[in-house]
Amino acid sequence: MPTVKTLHARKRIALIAHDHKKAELIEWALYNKTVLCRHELYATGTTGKLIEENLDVPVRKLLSGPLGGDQQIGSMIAEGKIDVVIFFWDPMEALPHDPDIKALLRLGVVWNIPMASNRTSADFLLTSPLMHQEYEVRLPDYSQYLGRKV
Ligand SMILES: O=C(CO)COP(=O)(O)O
Repeated sequence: MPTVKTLHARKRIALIAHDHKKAELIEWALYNKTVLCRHELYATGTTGKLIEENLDVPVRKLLSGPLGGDQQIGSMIAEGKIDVVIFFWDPMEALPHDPDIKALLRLGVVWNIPMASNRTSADFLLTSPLMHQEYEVRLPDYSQYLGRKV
């Protein structure tokens, strides 16, 4: 039986950008400031600092990505504490914390999280009426994985 999780109208949004994508995320966030302000914002360390400085909005900042920020967001996803992920990751550069990035993206899929990885998908996500209303997320049945022998 799939489990259902309720997302409230005020979403908990994680904002993350790799260094070469930070300017683009800030520009996008500035353009969408009014809408973003209606939600609760979380971010990895440096991205969060830049958003706070440029948008003058409160952001709950986690550790910087390479120091564990991606892992923290991933664990918040697993605990049902993040509803939406906007992650402008860099497809052109290898990063030392690549396993952490992959883990975060994987958990987003596991927990059926709406995720945007570029400006267009972020536009589509943010302009969805579902962003501003209650929504029931259906989770697959993972009971077969509980206590699985290895
Ligand atoms: O590296 C990141 C995500 O993988 C982002 O971390 P910062 O926001 O601290 O730069």
